[in-house]
Amino acid sequence: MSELSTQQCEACHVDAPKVSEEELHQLMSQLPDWVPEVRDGIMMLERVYKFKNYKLAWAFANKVSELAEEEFHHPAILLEWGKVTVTWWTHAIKGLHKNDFICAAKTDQLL
Ligand SMILES: C[C@H](O)[C@H](O)[C@H]1CNC2=NC(N)=NC(=O)C2=N1
Repeated sequence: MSELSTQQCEACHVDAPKVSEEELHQLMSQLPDWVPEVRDGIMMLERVYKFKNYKLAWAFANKVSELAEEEFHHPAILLEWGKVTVTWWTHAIKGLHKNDFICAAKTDQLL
């Protein structure tokens, strides 16, 4: 299977399939710096990126926003001094879709 970061997101709809338990483990193995989190019953992918100051964190957050628009798939982004927390999940299915893993891999490429 090709690298996650080279794949394209597909249009997401309400009956798109969530990743299975087996797919989750296989995909997580390709994203060692990301962790699955469950919030309000919704499984998400999350990573905290550290930076030397606010300006560098802000610039990275902007790049993530641009990626989101390119893929038309949007994460939660928490911008703090020296830190950016990026959380991916698929709103339409209230869970994780393959798109979220592709976007997480693409997020790592922005560093
Ligand atoms: C209206 C709906 O939000 C849009 O179709 C897109 C935009 N970006 C999105 N981003 C994410 N993470 N999940 C979605 O389901 C999603 N849907």
